[in-house]
Amino acid sequence: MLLSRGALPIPQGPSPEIYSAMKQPHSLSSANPSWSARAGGSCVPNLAVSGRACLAYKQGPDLGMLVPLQVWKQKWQKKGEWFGGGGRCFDRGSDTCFRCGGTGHWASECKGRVPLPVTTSPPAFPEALHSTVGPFLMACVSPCCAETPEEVFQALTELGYGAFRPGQEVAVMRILSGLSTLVVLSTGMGKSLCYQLPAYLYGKRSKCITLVISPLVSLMDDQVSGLPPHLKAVCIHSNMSKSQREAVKGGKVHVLLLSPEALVGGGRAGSSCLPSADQLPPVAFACIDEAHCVSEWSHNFRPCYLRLCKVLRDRLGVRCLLGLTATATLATARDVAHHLGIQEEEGIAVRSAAVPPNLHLSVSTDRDKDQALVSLLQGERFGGLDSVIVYCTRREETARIAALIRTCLQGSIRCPLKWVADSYHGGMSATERRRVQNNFMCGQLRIVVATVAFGMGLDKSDVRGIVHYNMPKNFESYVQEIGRAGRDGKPAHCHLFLDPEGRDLHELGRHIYADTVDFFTIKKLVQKVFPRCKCLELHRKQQDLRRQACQDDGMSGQQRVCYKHERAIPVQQTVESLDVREEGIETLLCYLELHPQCWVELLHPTFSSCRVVCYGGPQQLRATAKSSPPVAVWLARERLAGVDHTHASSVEFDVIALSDSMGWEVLPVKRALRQLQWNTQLQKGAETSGVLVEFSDLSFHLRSYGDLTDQEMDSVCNFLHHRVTARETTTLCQLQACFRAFQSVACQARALYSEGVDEERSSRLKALLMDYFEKKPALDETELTRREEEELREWEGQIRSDIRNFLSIRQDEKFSGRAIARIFHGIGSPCYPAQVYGRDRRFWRKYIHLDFNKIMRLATEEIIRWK
Ligand SMILES: Nc1ncnc2c1ncn2[C@@H]1O[C@H](COP(=O)(O)OP(=O)(O)OP(=O)(O)O)[C@@H](O)[C@H]1O
Repeated sequence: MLLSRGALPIPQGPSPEIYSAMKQPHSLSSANPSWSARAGGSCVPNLAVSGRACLAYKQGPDLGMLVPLQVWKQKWQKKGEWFGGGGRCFDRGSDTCFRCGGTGHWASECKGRVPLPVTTSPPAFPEALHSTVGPFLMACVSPCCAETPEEVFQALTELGYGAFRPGQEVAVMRILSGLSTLVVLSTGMGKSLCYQLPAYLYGKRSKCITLVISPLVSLMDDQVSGLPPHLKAVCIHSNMSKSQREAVKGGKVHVLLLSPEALVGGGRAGSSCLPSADQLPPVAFACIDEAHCVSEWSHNFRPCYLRLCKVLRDRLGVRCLLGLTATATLATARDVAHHLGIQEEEGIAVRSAAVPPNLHLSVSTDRDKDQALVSLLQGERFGGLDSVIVYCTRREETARIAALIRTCLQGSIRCPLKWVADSYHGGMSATERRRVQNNFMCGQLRIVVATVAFGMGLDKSDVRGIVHYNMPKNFESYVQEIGRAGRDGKPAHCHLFLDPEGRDLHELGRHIYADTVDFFTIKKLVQKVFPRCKCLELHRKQQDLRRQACQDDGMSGQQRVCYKHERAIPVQQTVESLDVREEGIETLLCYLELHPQCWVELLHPTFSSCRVVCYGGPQQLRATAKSSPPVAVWLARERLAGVDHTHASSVEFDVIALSDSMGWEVLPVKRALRQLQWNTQLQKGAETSGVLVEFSDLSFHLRSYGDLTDQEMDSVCNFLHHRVTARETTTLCQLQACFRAFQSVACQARALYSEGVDEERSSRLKALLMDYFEKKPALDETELTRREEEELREWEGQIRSDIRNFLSIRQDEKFSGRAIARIFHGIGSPCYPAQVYGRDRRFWRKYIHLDFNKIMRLATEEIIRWK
């Protein structure tokens, strides 16, 4: 069942938010739980809320906005009024009590007709309040619940904790009040409790479920087993047992963990194992872990995340969203807050300093990094540390460096050699990875040399050191990675090796260019997404007829007449024809969906090609057509188009396009086609049907207009191109800024290893990080371009000659400027894989230090000349 807000009538009385909360069984937490529970006759009962934790809020009809009590408290204080724990009941913009019309009394003294909206045991509500104060609601706090209710603290104890850590209480209470919340807290500060406790309380009170969307599919089982014993949780995956499914449907679990792909259904991983919305118990709220991914400006952008909030709202009717992240700049946090539906006046609910104070940071520039690393690990500062993670960018390096450490640190510690250092990366088998992780967790392995794949979801509080062998791709990644040390609050050390020649910079730049899409490619995609339909033509004909029959109806020719068509764009074919990765295409489609004009509507990926084989020959195909309208329609159209299928015994067609053109829903059409296999009447005298129906070609599935004008098509292309280039420029500037900042605090290595940490430089780096996260960074694009221009001028002749050389060697193949630029940068792509093109070392990665776009321009010019 789709719960679309658009489908609901816009109410006159309560604000749309509250109205939809009352109407929709899955939106229990769209407003205060008590309200929705009572209004909808559903089952999440009231939880008392606290003034201290800034929970109560005002809901305005005009904006449907939520304003925390504290904001109002400040406003009242400005007016010389006291407002807060005492609990008064005021009407909007005046000192008048909305319950009785009086002024200046306590809520408990009020003799008004309308009961207080929020109390520990609420009276009948909100019908009475609605009828009295109409669309305007304001929650007040009664004296008895000025503090966080005892019930919440008791639940905290039941989960095994004595007290809240900073930020947790506010976040928990906001969620219990149904307020969407973003929590930005450093790693290890206890973000998980912000969803665990409300999920536990909601689940304890009634049959409902909390969704937790986590990107770490491989660690989900660990996450489930690491939850407090009172909290029942399961994670969604393909081999989920029947009893687990039943438990989810029956509301017997508090928490359901799933990946964004499992929810949104993006890509191949998007097998939707999630029971449909009408089979799920009411969703109390949804928690999005690593919420920075929701923002396209984040460092760790995943297309499925972009659509997450929309899908949660539209498909599951969830209104209360909790975002958890350890790293988000102010700009990213604002963007995420916007996605979560948090109003700007509320600010970011919980936000902590970027770098915990117990971490000591240092950076050095070393010509011989291997030697420097060994010296560091043997030196005074790191020599005595028990658990250390060394981060490298490339997988191949992890094994080499782990071996180097094992060899060089031989004899300096007493335990057997294999426990000194080991490598870890995403390419290793699951068993191997688990072995390394377990050894590290139980303290038997001292050093793990890993890619960033190691450490996500790792709950080891006594990691004492983090070493970056390569520069991280940006400050967010750096903070996330160093945040894995010293989670117990005791001192921990972090060191970064900065390549003096900026080689890391080039290596990381490659990853940015890997996702670059040029204008021409975008245009090809846009043409696939918005193929012309006949709606406009038919509409015009109709208008002409009408005009002839009577007068002009005055409708402008510019009006949109197409209501969007259902289309399928085969994934593999599109990846090959555009030479862009599946995720890249998915991202562009997401941009189109999130555009204010909602150019497309994305649906679950689907198999679009249907093949019907009749073993009984052409005669049987004709019989099949008689009992299957889609097959009949397709054959008839083929005949009209001049294609003869009289002697064919099988047909293959695009079932999505066919259903759309017939005005039928795809699902029943597919079901009916599948049923042909069991229709024994199709083969006389036989027990089987003799018909085989197969679906293939996994496709992006969407609804899009077919009547865009040429100008509109151009503006869609421009919009996409602008988004892609803006993202590329921002990421490149961030990378440069990151390099410069590290460079500014870097020191000569030697002194550092023997004398320990330089506190002054450590504080300077922390200040730079703080600035980055708290302020809008000034990204100097011009500086970047000027330097690159100069460098390129020096190399231009050489590059042109190499391009010509490359083209002459590979005369039989076709290349675009972008394909050549990728090869010269050492970036593999679907059509030009690294395994093939990386073998020719004369060209592969040769110009990694020069600007990608400029090489692309030179290559395009040379290709034109070559022709
Ligand atoms: N209020 C609390 N009192 C004591 N310990 C707590 C409290 N809250 C959380 N913890 C503990 O702190 C540790 C870190 O918590 P958690 O994993 O939730 O951190 P996190 O912020 O989610 O970290 P990460 O970003 O790495 O996922 C856990 O061992 C948890 O049990």
